[in-house]
Amino acid sequence: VPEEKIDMSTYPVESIRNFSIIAHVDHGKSTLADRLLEITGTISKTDCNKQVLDKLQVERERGITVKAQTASLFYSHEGINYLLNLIDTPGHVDFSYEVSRSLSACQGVILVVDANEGIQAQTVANFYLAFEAQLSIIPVINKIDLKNADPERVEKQIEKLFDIPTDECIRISAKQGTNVETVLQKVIEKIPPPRCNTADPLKALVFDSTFDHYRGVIANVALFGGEIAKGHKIMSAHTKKRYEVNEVGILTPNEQPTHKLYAGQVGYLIAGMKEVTEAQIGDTLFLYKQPVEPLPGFKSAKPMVFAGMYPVDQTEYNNLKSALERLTLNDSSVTVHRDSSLALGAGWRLGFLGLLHMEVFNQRLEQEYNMSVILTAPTVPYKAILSSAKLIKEHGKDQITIINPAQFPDKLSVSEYLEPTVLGTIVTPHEYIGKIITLCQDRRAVQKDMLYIDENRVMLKYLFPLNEIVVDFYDALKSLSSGYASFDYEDAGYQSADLIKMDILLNGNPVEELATIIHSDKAYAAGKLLCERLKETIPRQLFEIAIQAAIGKKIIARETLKAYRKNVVAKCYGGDITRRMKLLKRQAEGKRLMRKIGNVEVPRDAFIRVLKREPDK
Ligand SMILES: Nc1nc2c(ncn2[C@@H]2O[C@H](COP(=O)(O)OP(=O)(O)OP(=O)(O)O)[C@@H](O)[C@H]2O)c(=O)[nH]1
Repeated sequence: VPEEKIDMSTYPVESIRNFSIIAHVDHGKSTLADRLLEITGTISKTDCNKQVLDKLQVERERGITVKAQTASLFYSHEGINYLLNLIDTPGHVDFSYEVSRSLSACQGVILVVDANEGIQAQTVANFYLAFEAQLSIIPVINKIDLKNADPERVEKQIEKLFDIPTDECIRISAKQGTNVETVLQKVIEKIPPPRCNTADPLKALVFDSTFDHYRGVIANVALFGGEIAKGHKIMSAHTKKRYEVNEVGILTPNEQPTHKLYAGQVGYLIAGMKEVTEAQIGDTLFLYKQPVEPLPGFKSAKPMVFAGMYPVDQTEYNNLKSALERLTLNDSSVTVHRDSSLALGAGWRLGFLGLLHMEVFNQRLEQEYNMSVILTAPTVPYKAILSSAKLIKEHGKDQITIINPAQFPDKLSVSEYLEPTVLGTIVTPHEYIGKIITLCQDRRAVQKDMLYIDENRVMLKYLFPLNEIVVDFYDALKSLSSGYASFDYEDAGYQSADLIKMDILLNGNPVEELATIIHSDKAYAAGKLLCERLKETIPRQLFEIAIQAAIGKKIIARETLKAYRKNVVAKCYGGDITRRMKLLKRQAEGKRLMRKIGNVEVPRDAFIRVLKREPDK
């Protein structure tokens, strides 16, 4: 802890700007953020190019920003010292919830568009999030250093789609630093300071929170009024719990303690919150005995994809439980319900914003908490309108949500099944339109709009059943457009659908994690494909394995995995003793990643590989 704490009172509201950078994936948001940090001296040049705002290991590996991070920058311009709070936002479709959450603490955004790729699906989605929140928008065209950069074309697209005059766009190269200073000046000029007053009572919005093993919950706060310091007694509007503040400070982007935080400022607060539920995102904190009207808060994240999670070994249940609790504190958009299954034991049913979100979460469990888990096939939240009086009584209502295929009610007791839909936006060069339309029709989608955003670029809007896009739509779209088409989607309610439950059997034993709810038109093709892929994914064993897809008692597809030839097995066990020991050891290690279904051993990650159509990876 540095002795000299920054005196935040020297930054009155008029000198503060709170903003985010929004962009389509890879358009250069993190690079621009790093450059802004560098120009303002927040980080040294040597730290740059490491994308300091992307803190988590998985984010670095995948090159996507998952968790919004915040940094305060100090910048002097024309004799005035400014405090610029940069609130980072994640860039992937799965995380648009985090984007809108970050925006609530801002008065403006920098909208970054790649000079080469132009407007993409997420550019459109992110623009509207900012526009609806009535934020000032600073359009920036990045990567002008690239050989094929065509900033003029992109400026015209921005004018056509967003009604922003072409001369308002700032052409930059975040990589080389060209014109980045101009961006900072525009932030000061165009984005209004927050409208609030230090003389008012304390009103602090919790817009994010992280969990630290030693210090407990660290809440990121934006002050909409008043001031806060160590020793202040505060209360949560949501839980009505009382706390004493232990520490306040700013994020640079690491925590740097300050004496106080004042109205309009953004920083962190530690106040002895220990429980996951105490730092509710969207909550308002105020001084004890000085209650204020709470801020509107946030719509809670709506999970779009559900999957079961179970410890590979039931003795690991408690460890997994505490890892889940910690991780969900860092990612409150994951919902957790206890669940259990005959085959898999005690576990949970988790809700995620999308499949990438689910994978990232799983990867973090493995990397940060050293947990290995069984994940079931993802399912979207279906609904059923019940007709059976018995079931209606049992549930206390006639409409239920099904997030677990094991609980799929039989057709005889249901008057209608419903499936969730999304409105998808696709932006593509026009030569791929034909293939994309075919793909969309194949996914039961209905076209809603088609618009040329320039001579050779098209924006398409389709209404999709959600289950048709969660697993591999994005990959399919990317591959048939050589990577040029982009995609984003938003929730669009429910529609009636003819659904059935399909089971997968290995030598007659159902594989619980592969049971799926599926549209009846697609069952035969999907069953066949799943069996074929499983055949490629499951290693051969000492006996023959029947891989079957079934609807109820009816088998709709079958593949047979032949047994090992005897002499191959014999060969493995020949040789000297050390080699033999090595093989046995490797076998034991491999076993830990296997799961037994009846007498068949299946790699734990087989299902996700099967569903993602990459059996060889
Ligand atoms: N040539 C060139 N490359 C750039 C420029 N800005 C960013 N890049 C590169 O573009 C790629 C993506 O940049 P990022 O900053 O990671 O993009 P991002 O928008 O933060 O991506 P997400 O975090 O995934 O949303 C990286 O390889 C950068 O080096 C630029 O001005 N010129």
